[in-house]
Order: sequence, then C-alpha cells, then structure tokens
Amino acid sequence: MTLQIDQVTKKFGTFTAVDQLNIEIEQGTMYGLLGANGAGKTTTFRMILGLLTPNEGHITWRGETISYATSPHIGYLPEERGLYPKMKVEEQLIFLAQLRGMNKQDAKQALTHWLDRFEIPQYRTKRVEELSKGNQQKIQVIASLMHNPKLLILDEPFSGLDPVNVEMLKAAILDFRNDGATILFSSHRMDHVEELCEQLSIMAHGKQLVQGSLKEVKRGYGKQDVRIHADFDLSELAVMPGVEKMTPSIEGAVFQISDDIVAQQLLEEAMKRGPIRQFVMEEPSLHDIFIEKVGNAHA
Ligand SMILES: Nc1ncnc2c1ncn2[C@@H]1O[C@H](COP(=O)(O)OP(=O)(O)OP(=O)(O)O)[C@@H](O)[C@H]1O
Repeated sequence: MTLQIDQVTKKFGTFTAVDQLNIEIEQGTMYGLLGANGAGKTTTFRMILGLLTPNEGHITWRGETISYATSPHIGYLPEERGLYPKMKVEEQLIFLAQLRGMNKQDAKQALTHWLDRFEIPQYRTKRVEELSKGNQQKIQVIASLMHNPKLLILDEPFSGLDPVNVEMLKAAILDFRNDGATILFSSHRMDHVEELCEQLSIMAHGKQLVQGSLKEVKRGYGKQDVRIHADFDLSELAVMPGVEKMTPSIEGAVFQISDDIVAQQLLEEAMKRGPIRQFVMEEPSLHDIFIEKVGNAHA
C-alpha cells in the first residue's frame, strides 16, 4: 500500500473537521476525494503532506511519515493558489522547482517541456499578474508537476480551466498515473472523478460516507435507473411498487428502482399502454449518489 490514512481525526478547537478517516491508495492509482464545501478535503490533504498534524490516527506513504517540506517526490497543488504576481513565470517556476530539489538546468528543461505541453510558451517571460486566471492556474499546475513527483496531491485541479485545458490537464495527469505515480485529487465535478478515478471517497462534515472503486460505490448504492422513451404519458407508472422516483424527460421518463425485477414489470406495464421507443437500464450516476448521500448527511 503506498498511501495509508489510518483512523485519522483532525480537530480545530472543539470542531471536528475530519472524523476517523480511512483511505488506502495503491501505487499507480488515481483516487478521487469528493465532498461538499467544508467536508474536510483540504484539511485531509494538509495532513497527508505533514502541514497539519492529526489529533488521532496515522498517515504514511511507503511506510513512512510524509514531510512535504523535505520530500522531493511529492507534488502539491494547493487550493489557495499562491504565485508571486510580480515575478516572471520562468523565475517563479525555477524558484519553486529548486525548492522541490531540482537543479537549475533540469528545472529549465522541465519548464520548456511543460510550457510547450500546456501550449503557453509565450508566457515564459511575462509577469504572473499579466496572465489570465486560467493561465495562472496552469503555471501553478506546472509547479506541482515539473519535478516529476511520485505522489501528486491536487486540490481542485480543474477549477477555473476551460474544457480544452481540462482535457490537457487530464491527459498530463493520466501520463503520471501510467508512469506509476499515485494521485489523489479533490473535485466537485462528478464526471471528472467518474472518468479518471479507480477509487473514490465521498465526504461530508468530516465523515467518509462512501468509499471504494467506482463499481463498488455504484453497486453499493443498490439502485438503478430505467429510462423509457415513449410518445405517451408515463406518469401513471410512478406509483408502481418498487418505483422510488420518477423524473419526466423530454422523450419519456427515468424511473429509479431498487430491484431488477421492477424493471421487467415497468416494461410490461409500459408496453400495455403503447409502443416503447427505447428502454434502457442504467447504473446510477455518481452525481445522484453524491446528492443523496451528502443531502442525507445535511439533514
Ligand atoms: N485552520 C482552521 N481553523 C479552524 N477551522 C478550520 C481550519 N481549517 C479548516 N477549518 C474548518 O474545517 C472544515 C473543513 O475545511 P476544509 O477546507 O478541509 O474543507 P473542504 O472539503 O476542502 O471544502 P471546500 O470544498 O469548500 O474547499 C471547515 O468547516 C473549515 O471551516
């Protein structure tokens, strides 16, 4: 196990920000941390990096306690983006790379590579404050990647990026994963987590509500969606036993069910009423799971 978070609790005064968190991440795995605002994601990252000390529990990476300050193998994209606005991009990135243990020559080479890869070589000699917010974000991402870390902690890496840049960053992160790096990132975008992560956790109020592989999380939810497209009104079917929720759509309706057999009964009942144009059983989306789990935790 590369990264082990074992029964970790963090309190600020009497307030519990992270409550008995358990996460295990294998090397070469992409792990998604999902959670409502204030769920404890950033606090968790800071504890992993040794920037905050847990009140209870242990965190180890490759069997040892982590110190972000001294380990050259860790890359961190903090939530609060902290570049020096007056400094030129090049000076800034070389300075940050040197803090991560790189020599100037290697830093310059890595800088050229990453500015080219993220299609912003023209900003090399600009001051950070002259760049747009999204391009500043790319510079900060480069700062977290350029020393080729083996453990990457990314706090909301995609926020503020346009779709083209999101794809660029996804591809870069996947390359790191394919090279054996362990990656942990937080996001409010379910689709990014669904697409990228082998494993995930959903947190609310410091507690881990759900965790596992995407498949396990979806199966564990115990509900499925049945999508029916038809040209007649399907709303009568909402009251059938086993139908938990019906959401009308332009072409028909989506029924949430908790038992496979109900899908069959829905189809039969729908067919009695008219021709069916489409009938599809779908796994629940991470979005639905998040809304229900986090919504219940708020209640
Ligand atoms: N230094 C601190 N002192 C007191 N409370 C803190 C401190 N840092 C965080 N908290 C509280 O701990 C809780 C968790 O905060 P955290 O930043 O970890 O959440 P988050 O999941 O990253 O949220 P977001 O998605 O909004 O970034 C919040 O209620 C926050 O106010």
